[in-house]
Amino acid sequence: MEKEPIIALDFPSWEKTEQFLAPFGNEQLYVKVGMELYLQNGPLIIKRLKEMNHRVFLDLKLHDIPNTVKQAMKGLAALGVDMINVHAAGGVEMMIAAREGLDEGARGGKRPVLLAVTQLTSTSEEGMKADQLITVPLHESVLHYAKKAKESGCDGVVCSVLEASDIRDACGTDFYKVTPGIRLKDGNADDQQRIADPEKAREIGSTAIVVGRPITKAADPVAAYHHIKTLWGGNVR
Ligand SMILES: O=C(O)c1cc(=O)[nH]c(=O)n1[C@@H]1O[C@H](COP(=O)(O)O)[C@@H](O)[C@H]1O
Repeated sequence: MEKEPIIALDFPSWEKTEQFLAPFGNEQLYVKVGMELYLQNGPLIIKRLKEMNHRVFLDLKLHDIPNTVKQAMKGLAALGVDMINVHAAGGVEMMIAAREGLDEGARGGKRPVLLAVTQLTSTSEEGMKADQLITVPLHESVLHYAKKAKESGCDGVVCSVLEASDIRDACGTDFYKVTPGIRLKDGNADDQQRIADPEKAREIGSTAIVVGRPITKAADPVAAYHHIKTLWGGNVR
């Protein structure tokens, strides 16, 4: 289990990211770089975050033909990121190719943890049915993707807290369940559909929580981070 909540650095530039990180001083963080920030000048941003000794989850949710994903992963593994993801909907062959690319690109014997995104936490059951024509319950779709991810050599999945315990039962305790869609009890859901608070994530056995706006948009982001870290259980582990 990761003691640090993973902070989603959803910012439009390195300058804004630096401004956000400055009040944390020398505290070692686990941060997530997604497409908003990475698509500006990504490799440089990863380099800077690693120089600051932060752990980095590179969230690009790759979804393409197997060879393209394999070659992309080979290059991304060489950046030295700690965790990375693909969309499980890309299929078993694509996930196997992603793993091969990471194995080939890893530097110093350290391969990034590979996750597969199941159903986005912004997806509701009705939305999934209407947009993807998937007619099984959402829970079943998430579980199916988790089993396929495991079979393909992924280390775990991105899912909501609501599915994490069934995934643990089906795929084992060591299989990562990284859960975004985290909101405080009095928080605004924003565009998220399947949400839970940090205590619930701890009780249910998430491996890590990903938190963006409840920290980045807070009046005092450092205080919000430490509050969420405490609720998540960082003090008692
Ligand atoms: O892969 C992800 O990180 C991810 C998957 C998912 O299903 N839902 C999800 O919200 N995310 C990411 O997690 C972060 C959540 O941010 P907030 O909703 O602001 O807490 C965003 O950066 C999303 O891109």
